[in-house]
Amino acid sequence: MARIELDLAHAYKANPQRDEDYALLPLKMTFEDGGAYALLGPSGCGKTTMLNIMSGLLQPSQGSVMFDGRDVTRLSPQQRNIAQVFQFPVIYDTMTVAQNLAFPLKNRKVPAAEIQKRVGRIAEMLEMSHQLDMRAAGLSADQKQKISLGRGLVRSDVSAVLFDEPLTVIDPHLKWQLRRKLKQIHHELKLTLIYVTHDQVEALTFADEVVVMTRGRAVQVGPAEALFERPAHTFVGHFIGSPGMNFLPAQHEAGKLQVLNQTLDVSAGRALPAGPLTLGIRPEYLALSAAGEAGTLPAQVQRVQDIGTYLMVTSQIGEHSLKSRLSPEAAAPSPGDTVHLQVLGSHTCFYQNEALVS
Ligand SMILES: Nc1ncnc2c1ncn2[C@@H]1O[C@H](COP(=O)(O)OP(=O)(O)OP(=O)(O)O)[C@@H](O)[C@H]1O
Repeated sequence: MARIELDLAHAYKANPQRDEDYALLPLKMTFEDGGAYALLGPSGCGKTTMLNIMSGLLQPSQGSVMFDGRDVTRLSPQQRNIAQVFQFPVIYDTMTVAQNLAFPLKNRKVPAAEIQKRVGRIAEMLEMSHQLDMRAAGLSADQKQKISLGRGLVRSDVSAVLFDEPLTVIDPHLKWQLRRKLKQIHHELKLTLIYVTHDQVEALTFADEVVVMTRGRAVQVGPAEALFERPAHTFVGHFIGSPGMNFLPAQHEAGKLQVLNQTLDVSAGRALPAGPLTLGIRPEYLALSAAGEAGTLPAQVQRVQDIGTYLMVTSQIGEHSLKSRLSPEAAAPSPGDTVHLQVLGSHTCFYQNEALVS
């Protein structure tokens, strides 16, 4: 296992000039030995580029990749000792499940007794023990991808195991099980795992630390709770959550916060910079309050949806639409009602130029 340090940038085109020319803008990042990480972001944000640079499938156009302090920038995936699992199964159809799982170990000349032990353990973890003697050709796409996962995890001596959207072909129910399984396997085997996905649920359930990416930048690295409670960048607030954070433009001067033509007192002890700000509050914390309370803004209810485990209330202030997630036991307003939205509170975040400032 290795501690992986990146200090690099990557452009696929020669002579990059503008930010848009880079698939990865200059970044410094460390993946700790034995950690479970996810690279999360929308299509085209640079996740696969970062993963391929770590594995050695791609060389960065600038900078370096270090494994345990050793410069591996110019080394191949084999020399880096990396295992990689792709979106689609990479297995040998003519071999049995056991032979497929054993293959990466045989290649490394691991003794037969050790191979048998390790294959048995991985098959047990992935609940494939009863299929060990079956030919891979006869198995479903789900089962074949499980073999691919097993091949990625079977060696104990790898620097890291990299997964590129490995559950895409998996049936939704099994997907949920496999995500939990991977997490469990991580706890048992203590491998360094790095997992690329555009699905926040997948990232947040699998990883201890999630790297949120947008437009070639890693805008926050943190555990699920930090991404939810204190998004460091408006993109994280918007991308994480269901639905994402509500945002309102605001202006602060000497303790007075101007929000959509209303003036609110900013509570003592909350240090805010002067000037234009963006106020961010998650639907889970946007309570409906009695009229006239401090830190509230009047709004018109547009829609009330019963989602089963919660109520989703959509309200409008001027041209801004805001969502509140209420408990199903809460007194539900009706469309057309005027409500008072508690926009100021301990969970409210403030942003300047997209970055969290308070
Ligand atoms: N081989 C390539 N040549 C030129 N540009 C590329 C190449 N591969 C990726 N890109 C560009 O680099 C940027 C980042 O792509 P990358 O595949 O890393 O993103 P991603 O987040 O993994 O997206 P996806 O989930 O769609 O794979 C995109 O603008 C993409 O078009």
